Amino acid sequence: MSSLPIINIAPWLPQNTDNTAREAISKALHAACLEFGFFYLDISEYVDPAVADELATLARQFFALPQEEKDKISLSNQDHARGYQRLKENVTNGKADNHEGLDFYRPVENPDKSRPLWGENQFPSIPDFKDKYEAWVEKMKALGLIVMEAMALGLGMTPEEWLELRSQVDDSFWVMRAIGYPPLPNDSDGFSCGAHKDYGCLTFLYADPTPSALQVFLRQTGGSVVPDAAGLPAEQGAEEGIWINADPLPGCVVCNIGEMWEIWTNGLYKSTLHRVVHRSSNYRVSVPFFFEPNFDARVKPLAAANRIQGTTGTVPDKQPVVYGEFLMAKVGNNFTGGKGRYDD
Ligand SMILES: N=C(N)NCCCC[C@H](N)C(=O)O
Ligand SMILES: O=C(O)CCC(=O)C(=O)O
Ligand SMILES: [Fe+2]
Repeated sequence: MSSLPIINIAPWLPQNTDNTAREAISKALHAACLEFGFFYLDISEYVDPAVADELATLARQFFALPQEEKDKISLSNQDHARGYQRLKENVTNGKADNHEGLDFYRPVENPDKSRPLWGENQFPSIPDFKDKYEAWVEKMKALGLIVMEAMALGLGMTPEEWLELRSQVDDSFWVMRAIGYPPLPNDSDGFSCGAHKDYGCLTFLYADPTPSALQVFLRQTGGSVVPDAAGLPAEQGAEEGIWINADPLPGCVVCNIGEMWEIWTNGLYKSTLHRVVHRSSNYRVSVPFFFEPNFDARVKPLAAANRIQGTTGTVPDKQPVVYGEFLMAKVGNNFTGGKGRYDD
């Protein structure tokens, strides 16, 4: 059970040009971002669901390999961001996450593995893996721009304002992950992935059908207070709410907005906390794609958001950030032995 809205992106696909239908979708996106920061995006007219299933199957094949095979493409060979991460090598809120993962980032022109985030991607030598993942990246990058444009209209941006926003995301420093989740041990008080917000613009999550794993925090008075066992920073912990499951729906990806949208909208849209608690007996696989701003994008509150909030100055302006710098600080804290790995 989940009350998250389902939004079909079909009217915004290039072959469809019905402006009334587009406006309705933009309105729905605006409402979903105001209320939840999370929604299901029906992409069944955009990609064949079998293609996403294949990615999960390939990830499952990789995670089933012997440990020493997987370690051959360890992130420690590269820039400590691109590559394979062992079970519990990821850290959230200072606690080891009960998952293993494989991360790919937008390739860079002059790779230098001694420079944070600036190394090269490492692909498993499983037939088709690289081709299928690269094809998905192209599809999701294009989807990112489509959804961003639809959201711009939902925020009441003018065409000129959209072009300016577009110039901040048209060379996305995207991240593609494959995540493998063994069941949490019964006696574990840990998380498969601890509570966090995503960093950038839009996450498109494809996950295998395992229910009751991904949970989304809905702000609600009378609910429990975060932090619970998550040990969240106090500024995130002041809110009451409930955790609801966001189980996969056929033909849909789970979509959520990252922290850059919080800055662009000056807090009007909240990037929502979510976590993974996987206690069923199967090995779960998920494949999130993170559509992010350009590495050098300077992200600051948009005029359109201030028009909605009123320019009374009652809401303090969020501080602008350069996305790449923001990302670097986050990734530097994501791995064991990594506190401030990238600081110096
Ligand atoms: N690019 C993204 N969003 N990656 C997933 C982040 C998972 C949480 C992370 N360990 C943290 O502590 O932030
Ligand atoms: O595996 C999932 O369902 C969610 C993973 C996630 O939140 C993330 O990688 O940022
Ligand atoms: Fe996430």
